Amino acid sequence: MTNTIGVLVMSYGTPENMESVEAYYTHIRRGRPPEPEQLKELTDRYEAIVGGVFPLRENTDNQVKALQETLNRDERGTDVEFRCYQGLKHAYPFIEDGVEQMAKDGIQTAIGIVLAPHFSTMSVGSYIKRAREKAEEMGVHMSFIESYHLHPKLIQALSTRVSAKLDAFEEAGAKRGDVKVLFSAHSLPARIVEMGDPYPQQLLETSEVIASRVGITNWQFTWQSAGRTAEPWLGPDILDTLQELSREQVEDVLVAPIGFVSDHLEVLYDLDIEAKSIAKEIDMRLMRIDSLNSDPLYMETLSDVIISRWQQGSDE
Ligand SMILES: CC1=C(CCC(=O)O)c2cc3nc(cc4[nH]c(cc5[nH]c(cc1n2)c(C)c5CCC(=O)O)c(CCC(=O)O)c4C)C(CCC(=O)O)=C3C
Ligand SMILES: [Fe+2]
Repeated sequence: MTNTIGVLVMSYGTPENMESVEAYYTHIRRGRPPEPEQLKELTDRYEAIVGGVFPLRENTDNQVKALQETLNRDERGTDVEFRCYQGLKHAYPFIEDGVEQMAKDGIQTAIGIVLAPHFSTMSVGSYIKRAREKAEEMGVHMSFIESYHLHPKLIQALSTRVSAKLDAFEEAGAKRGDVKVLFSAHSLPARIVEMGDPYPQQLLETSEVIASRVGITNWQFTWQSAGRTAEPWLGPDILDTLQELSREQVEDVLVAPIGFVSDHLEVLYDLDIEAKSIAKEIDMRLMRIDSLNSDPLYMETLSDVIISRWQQGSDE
């Protein structure tokens, strides 16, 4: 008999349409509805990225489908079948819905993974906490992948993208070594540092390994997309970094948003619209690497870590 293993694929989540932006934002704000001007600001950002299309949802659906196919191809010859379920932090189906669906389908053993390679207690940690609580309630035996930021296939996929865009700079007349490579990720409240959170260190590790693999020394790490709250967030922010680089006469900048795995608001708005308009003002040539989306190497990264976790579990 085939043994079905559940895979809970967790991610931030995006609204389904323009009408659900308010409910989504309210959920992010822990139930406090946004002020009208805050809501307008977020709605405008969504409108700006090609007229009300919500790319993250479609991209995430495709990633989950591709992951399920990759898992069932890669586990070769065993009598196990992997079945993927989505669990979103701020939209339907919520993390709890995904776990509940697994239980309803009779799944007893499951592995949870987040579509973000780096661990922070405030991001991945909170997804895992919610899934674990629901799994305990439903009697599903679950284990979790916390990070996979140095997986060789992930590094390969990202390095190839950096290299390809450096080629594009060269074709456009720039000298390869003159291009400043900016690795970036979503900022978090600065207090995570005192909490000993591994997030900043893991991001630096990914950056260093890619830089050494591609053979670049002209790079730095910067944060992006900080929240609009009163407390301090990790910096420097990419918009300030661009201004600083301009003062240093840097003309060519390649952004590699290594903390994100697909095209969504932070990439399509914060980088492609906001950062690019600043770059234009200061006469800087700015490009960004393509997002991973359903790149087979990314799917294999996820599949590899899930299958090894499952093998460890079945040896116990
Ligand atoms: C670490 C991290 C990641 C990366 C890891 C991961 O992927 O998990 C991430 C990804 C994403 N964040 C997203 C969207 C938003 N995040 C917000 C607000 C916040 N993000 C935070 C953290 C993160 N966020 C935090 C601490 C806040 C403050 C409120 C809170 O404590 O939660 C807000 C509110 C308005 C604003 O502040 O801009 C929005 C709209 C979307 C989907 C976009 C789309 O729909 O395409 C994605 C992929
Ligand atoms: Fe966010």
